[in-house]
Formats: sequence, structure tokens, C-alpha cells
Amino acid sequence: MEIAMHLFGVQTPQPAFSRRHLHCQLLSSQKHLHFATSVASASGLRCRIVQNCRSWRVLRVSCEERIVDVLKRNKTKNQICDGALNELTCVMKFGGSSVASADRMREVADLILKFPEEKPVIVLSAMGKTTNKLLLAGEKAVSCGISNVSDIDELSCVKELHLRTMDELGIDKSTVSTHLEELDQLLKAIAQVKELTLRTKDYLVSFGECMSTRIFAAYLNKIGVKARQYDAFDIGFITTDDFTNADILEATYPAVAKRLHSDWISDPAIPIVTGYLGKGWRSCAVTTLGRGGSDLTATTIGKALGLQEIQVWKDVDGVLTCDPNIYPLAEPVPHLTFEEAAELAYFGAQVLHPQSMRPAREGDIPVRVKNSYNPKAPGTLITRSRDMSKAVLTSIVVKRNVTMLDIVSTRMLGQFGFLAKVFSIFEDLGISVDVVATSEVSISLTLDPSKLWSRELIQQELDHVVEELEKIAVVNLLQHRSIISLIGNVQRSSLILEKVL
Ligand SMILES: Nc1ncnc2c1ncn2[C@@H]1O[C@H](COP(=O)(O)OP(=O)(O)O)[C@@H](O)[C@H]1O
Ligand SMILES: N[C@@H](CC(=O)OP(=O)(O)O)C(=O)O
Repeated sequence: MEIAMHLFGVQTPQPAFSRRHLHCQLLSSQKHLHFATSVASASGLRCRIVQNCRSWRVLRVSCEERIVDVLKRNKTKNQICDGALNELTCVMKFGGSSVASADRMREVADLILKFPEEKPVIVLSAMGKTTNKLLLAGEKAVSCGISNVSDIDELSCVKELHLRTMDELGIDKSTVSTHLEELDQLLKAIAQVKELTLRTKDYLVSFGECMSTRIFAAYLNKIGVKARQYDAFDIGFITTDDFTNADILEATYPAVAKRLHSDWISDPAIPIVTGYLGKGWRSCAVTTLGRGGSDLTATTIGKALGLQEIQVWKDVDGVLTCDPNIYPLAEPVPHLTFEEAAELAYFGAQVLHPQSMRPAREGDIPVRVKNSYNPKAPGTLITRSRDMSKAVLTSIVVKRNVTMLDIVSTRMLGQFGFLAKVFSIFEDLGISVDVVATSEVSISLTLDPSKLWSRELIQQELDHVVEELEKIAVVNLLQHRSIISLIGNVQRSSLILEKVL
């Protein structure tokens, strides 16, 4: 028999690997080997270190009760904490609509308490439409003058919502009073400099998640459920410095695991973590992961801690066959693969953040999309594979405001290297291409709108692309187009196209 030992951050758990884990704090990387060997010889088991990394100190051991006993017998000072056996089990992420008011926060708290066997990490978004309101307040502050900042409707709205929520939940106003004061000051500063940079935008919207999590943690503590609030940018969410659209860096996984895990071991309390936020690795400033980024925060934590399940609680009965705002009779899709969900999100389904499936897929952790307004509905389960034998068309998504380029070269006939030249231009300009169709003499492609976030940049960047492409081809730029994507079984694509066309 064999036990697998591996460190946090392992990419693909072994198939036979039990999901019940024992966590051990080890003092140095050398001790990993020593520890593994001593456990193996004491228990008569063969042991294998699957992944090793000098800088990580948390070791994860697959365990059966028998092995736990052996580990306990063998423990050296501080190596094993008994509390670790009662470990964190899942992530539960609640979006803005799930925590939009005091009543909704109460329901979410009840919902968490309905699963006493779970030891969840909670990820929250900002309350309701707070992020949109903060962005609008910021834009208004640029031109309204310092003395008029306190009259900005969106600012009053945000303040009123948070104060009323605290009042209705019966928690102390001091929970977020500093944040509300700082928010005022920040908007005044924006009014003074008459400029809202992407970096300031991220700092501005971060108040939403910082306040919702503080209020919710205070409420849980008030009703006797021990909770601890965390700002993601303080617990190791390390990102690129692409403000408003930052990417999570690998260093995040061990850092977040270490912090959440060691706090849980030393003093168990439900972690309440801000979704959507990170810390730029160079700037050390607050960054955001792109709109809807709390889903990505949840899957990142799931992978970092190697949890059993990632639950994403929304205001719909799961991932639906299409956008319910377009077709209200859209139905929930019971099962999706990570690839299908990623395609769906990338090609426009607002329900999931486009990057959020990556950590879940890497950690092979199932994602469940559920409805916090209707917890009994089964929702959508997203896993590595599913039975595709009966699947034809899973869902339809639309991505709007897409920019399209038709690139025509008469010299393409029988030529080589033309496609390479075209794509090297996009590479040089750092623009990502979405969909590509080619014929013998032309290429049509669409550009990823997330790369064209700021309006000024769009025109500048597009002009530059067209200028470069015109050196080798005739270029036609088409804006405000849409992509309709059919997510389905590739094996049945002829049937799908036949019906659609
Ligand atoms: N294919 C789809 N399936 C489910 N919801 C969708 C889909 N396409 C668009 N939506 C919209 O996404 C919303 C949920 O996503 P989002 O607003 O980000 O939730 P939350 O803020 O709770 O995280 C739904 O209310 C729905 O209007
Ligand atoms: N509050 C952020 C992050 C987020 O994920 O929100 P939601 O889960 O409500 O989509 C936003 O509105 O983009």
C-alpha cells in the first residue's frame, strides 16, 4: 500500500488520493523527507513526495484513521496540531445579489449554518450594485469640484446602504466607519486632482468588498458564530499590476494556504474573505481581478487549500442554457466540464468570471453553481469530465461590443508566412485575439474586449493595429459587432450546425 504526501499547490491529485487530509506544520524543507520517511517506516507504508518546494512549509498527508494514529504517535513538537483534523472543507462564494441587504445577509448566514458539517471559507462580493455606484461616484468626482463631492448621489447611496444594513443587523457602526470616512477623503482627492486613474479606480471599488465582509463577519460573531474577516490583498493574493484586470500569480497559492490554514489551526474561526481584490506584485497597490472577479477569488482559495468543493452562490438556479435576460425560460444545465464552463464564461455568459475555472481545473476541485434565493434547486456541477453521450447543445452565449478585423491579402494565394506576420503584429502590440476564420485570401478575427478596457486606449490601440496591418494587407475595421457562441458536443458539431443554419 502507498500513501501520497504532497505540498499545497499540487496540480493533479492522484486518483486514489483521499480528500480527507491531515495538515502538518513542518519547520524546514529538509524535515519533509525526514518526516515522510519516519511515518512510512513506523506504519509499514510506502510513501512518496509528489511535489516539493523549498519555500513552502505546509505539508499535506493523505490519511486514513490508521495513518492519523501513526502520525500522532510519531509527532515531534509542533509538528501536528490536533485541530487540523477538523479542517476547512469548502469555499462558499456569495455574489453582490446574495448580500444586497441586511435580510439577504441574514439568509446567507442561515444558509451557511444549515451545513454544520462544512467548515467553509466564505468569499463575498460588494453589496448589491456597490461596485457600479463607486465607479460612477469616482467619475462624477473628477468634474464636480471638491465642495460638491458629498452631494454625489451614488456616494450617499453607498453610505446609506451600509449604515442601514449595520443598523438592521444590530452591529456597531464603528465596523466600517473608518472606511466610510476614507471613502469620502478619496473622492475629494479625486475631485482635487480631476483625474481617475485605473490604479485609483481599483482602490476606490475595493471599499465595497472591504465593507461587506466586515459587516458580515461582525454579524456572524454577533449571532455566536466565530468569524474572522480578511482583506485578500493582506493575505497573499499577489497579482500582476494590470489595474482593473489583474491576473493571479502562482505565489498566491502557497501564501494564501499558509495564512488561512495557520490561523485556522491556531484559532478556528470562519474566514470571511474579500472577493475580487489583490495586491500588485510590483506596485504593492490594491488591484482588482476584472468585473465579477470574486468567482476567481473563490476558485483560487479552493485550489490553494485543496478543498473538497467550491460553491458559487448566485441569484439564478445555476448556469442556464442562455442569458435569462434575453430568454426568461432558459433552463439550468445540470452538469458541465471545466472546459465548457470556461468557454461559456469567456464568450460572454456573465454568470462566471472567464478566468475562474483555471484554478478549479488545475486543482481538480468540483465547482457547484447554486441559487442563494432557492437553495433547494440542484444547481450546476462543474467537473473535469462528464457523460457526453447524450449531450448535443449545452448553451448559447452572446458577447457584445466586439471589434472585428477583416484582413485581405491578394498575395496570400500560395504564399507562406502571411498568417505568421499578421499574428506577430498582435503579439508585438500585446493584443489578444478571440475568434479567427481564414480563407485562402482573407482572415477575419475578433479582438478580446477586456484588453481594450479604457476608451482612450481602444482608439489608440486600434489605429496602431490597423496601421501596422495595412503594411501587408487591406484592412477593414468593424466595431460594435457580437459573437454568438454555441457551446456543445464537438462530436455532434455537424448536427448542431445543420439545425442552427
Ligand atoms: N448562461 C447564463 N446562466 C446564468 N446566468 C446568466 C447567464 N448569462 C447571463 N446570466 C446572468 O448572470 C447573473 C449572475 O451573475 P452575476 O451577476 O455575476 O452574479 P453574482 O453577482 O451573484 O455573482 C444572473 O442573474 C443572470 O442574469
Ligand atoms: N463586486 C465586483 C466583484 C464581483 O465578483 O461581483 P459579483 O460577484 O456581484 O459579480 C463586481 O461587481 O464586479
